[in-house]
Amino acid sequence: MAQYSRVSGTVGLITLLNPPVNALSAAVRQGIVDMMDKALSDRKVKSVVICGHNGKFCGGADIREFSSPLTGPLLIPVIQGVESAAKPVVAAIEGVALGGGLELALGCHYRIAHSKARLGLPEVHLGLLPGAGGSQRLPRLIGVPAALDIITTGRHVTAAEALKLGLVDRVTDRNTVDEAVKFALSVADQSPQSRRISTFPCPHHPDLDAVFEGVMQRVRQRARGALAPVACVQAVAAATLPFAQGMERERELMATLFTSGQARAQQYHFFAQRAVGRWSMPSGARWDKTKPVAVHKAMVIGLGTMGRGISVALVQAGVSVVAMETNEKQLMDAKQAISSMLERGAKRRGVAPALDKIRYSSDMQPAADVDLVIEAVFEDMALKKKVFQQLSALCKPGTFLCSNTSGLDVDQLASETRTPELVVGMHFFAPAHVMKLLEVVYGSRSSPQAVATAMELGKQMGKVSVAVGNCRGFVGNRMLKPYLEQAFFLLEEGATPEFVDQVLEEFGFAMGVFRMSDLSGLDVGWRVRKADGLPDGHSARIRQGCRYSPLGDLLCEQGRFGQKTGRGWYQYDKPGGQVAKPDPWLQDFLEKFRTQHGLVARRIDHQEVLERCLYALMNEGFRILEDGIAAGPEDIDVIYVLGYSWPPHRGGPMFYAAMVGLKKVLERLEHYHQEHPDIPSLKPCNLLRKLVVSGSPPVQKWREFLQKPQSQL
Ligand SMILES: CC(C)(COP(=O)(O)OP(=O)(O)OC[C@H]1O[C@@H](n2cnc3c(N)ncnc32)[C@H](O)[C@@H]1OP(=O)(O)O)[C@@H](O)C(=O)NCCC(=O)NCCSC(=O)CC(=O)CCCCCCCCCCCCC(=O)O
Ligand SMILES: NC(=O)C1=CN([C@@H]2O[C@H](COP(=O)(O)OP(=O)(O)OC[C@H]3O[C@@H](n4cnc5c(N)ncnc54)[C@H](O)[C@@H]3O)[C@@H](O)[C@H]2O)C=CC1
Repeated sequence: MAQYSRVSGTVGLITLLNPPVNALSAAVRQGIVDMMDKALSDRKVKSVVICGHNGKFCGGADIREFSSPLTGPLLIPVIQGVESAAKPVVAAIEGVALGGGLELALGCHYRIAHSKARLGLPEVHLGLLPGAGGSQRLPRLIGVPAALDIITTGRHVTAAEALKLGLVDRVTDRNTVDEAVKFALSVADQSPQSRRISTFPCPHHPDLDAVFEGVMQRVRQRARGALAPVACVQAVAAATLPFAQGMERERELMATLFTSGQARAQQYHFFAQRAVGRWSMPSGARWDKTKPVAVHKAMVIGLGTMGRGISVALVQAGVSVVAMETNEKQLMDAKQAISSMLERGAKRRGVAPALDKIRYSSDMQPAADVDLVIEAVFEDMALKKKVFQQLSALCKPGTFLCSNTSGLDVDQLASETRTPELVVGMHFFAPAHVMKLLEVVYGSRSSPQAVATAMELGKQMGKVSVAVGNCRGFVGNRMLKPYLEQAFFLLEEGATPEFVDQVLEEFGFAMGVFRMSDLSGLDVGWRVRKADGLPDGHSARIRQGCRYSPLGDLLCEQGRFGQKTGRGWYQYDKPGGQVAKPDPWLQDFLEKFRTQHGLVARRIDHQEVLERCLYALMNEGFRILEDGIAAGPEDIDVIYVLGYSWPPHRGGPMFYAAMVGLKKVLERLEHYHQEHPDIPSLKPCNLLRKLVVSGSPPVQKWREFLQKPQSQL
């Protein structure tokens, strides 16, 4: 709803009231209509201010309403009503003006923003476009190039940038509503006619066609099949038409997006990201009952790929860091790399690099004086155990001990310490200062406070933290295993890395499985597999009674570790090169391999690649839910979208399974398992069967079929 009062004698003050972000629900839209009527019919009122309750202007349309039939007045006429008012209307923007919130502000005749306010049109992240006139008013106000940037990226703009762009008229450090009221008094006698953005012509640009063409090309490349970014460009292009025609085009494009599965997927992802913050543990401990401990000083051990990124992420979050490394050359290189990452990051954010927040050490001693340690040494259990023993002896009481292991047993590490309750996994994703995901792994003895502290520290670093149980590979890497396996089997059966990657990239992954493996390094998985014991000789294609593909191991034996060695599943122009080219050597190698093992290459189509790779991955997701390692499908989906480049417009693997239809997924898995009975990951999981028998409930209802999360080792 909205509240109304008259202030300073002649200013009608309308306050949007819908905590926590004053989203434009039906009641709020109706409130705006009613309160505008009140202000306009009150003869004492000469001008109007619209603000939001509790220091937040407006977070946009109420996204929860999108899943049911729209009620109440539509936002477009509400904003038109504000713009066409005969009395000047001023938006007092504090906190955020996002989506429909900014569109409402654009309907006002003036905009005053607090210096800390953020403005933006993030609809593209919800699979939509700014469909309440935003795609038409913004380019008229700030020009096509700037509007295209804001609308297609959905990024938030600071008040200072908004002022520069002409998006707001004034920025203040004082009480924004008071300033807006003063401003409203000063323009009370002026006609708002010349301030109605819908009447502005679209600003001239010398080469608009080239601008649209360039942006469209970029957007299509980045969209990975998402419809919204392309529709955003098309909508802004319509701003060059008369306003009414542009609005009609905006409506048409919005109507297509609004009912699309992509919009549903992206809106699901929005709420899923928030749902994972409400974690719980098998003991019943919960996010809202457990207070995290503030981390002021942390130590990072091992300054390779991950340790460097983790150190940067901590420093940028305001934490003092001791970065420790035993290898002298690595330490020197890390110092340089971390400094330049901090400098680049600071430059991007327009602040000074916090180089004084980090110091370096070649020994463990400084661990005695930190609140939390993150270990990031090689993925080697014996080595990690030794590090945890040392830490346990050195650290002051209460220090949290975390491991960045990709999938080793957190309980085993905890058992090396005197304080197993303070041990958790903090599994970052490379590059650790960029990727938004953090898996927080609780062991059987981790305390709720340790989990809460790691989750909160993740948030402080700008990550979405997901609490998961302890098992081999946790959630993300455990699901990756059957996905990779299927890709290898497909090569054995006749596919090429290029074809498999092309299918997965057309689906929307940023990189196909083989390009991704080349980037991460084939040796990483090889080491883990070797530690587990590799089959050899005649049994090379069988491991523990099941089908096994030794292709990855054979490549590593040839020194083909991927990009880093210039050869992997592809060839590169040099070690460290990034442009993947098909390698005739590999073709030859695959043919020889097939001959050696009596395999006959067959034609494999697009559908088989997608189904075998993705359904095997999803099937493991169901197992993870069944085992209670993830608390719900949202957790898995957030992990896959933020950590493994699953396309956001497909919601995540579990959401996608529901979209495809659980019955179909089950049938196809049954079919493939019949064809390949020696591949257990294709055997449909019981939970999937149970859900199908229960009528394939929507993903939001799956939790009702799950046990409590638990550790499984
Ligand atoms: C605002 C934030 C930046 C705040 O962040 P933070 O403080 O970190 O808090 P959060 O944890 O994120 O959020 C707190 C809490 O609030 C919930 N929430 C936040 N925003 C919204 C929202 N907009 N709606 C609902 N709920 C919201 C959030 O979920 C949390 O609650 P919890 O889940 O219970 O924990 C941050 O929250 C943020 O970024 N929010 C989203 C901002 C955003 O994306 N806004 C854009 C919304 S979409 C929009 O505005 C589009 C429009 O306005 C278009 C309207 C046009 C409608 C026209 C329909 C036409 C249909 C066409 C059919 C035509 C048919 C025909 O013609 O034929
Ligand atoms: N590389 C990746 O993409 C990811 C790796 N991880 C995990 O992070 C950990 C580290 O991986 P990377 O950074 O890739 O390895 P890396 O090989 O790049 O770096 C490891 C570093 O640890 C140092 N080190 C070894 N023993 C040490 C000790 N006792 N004390 C201090 N330093 C020591 C090494 O000298 C090396 O610099 C592993 O557990 C890995 O599984 C997790 C997520 C992603």
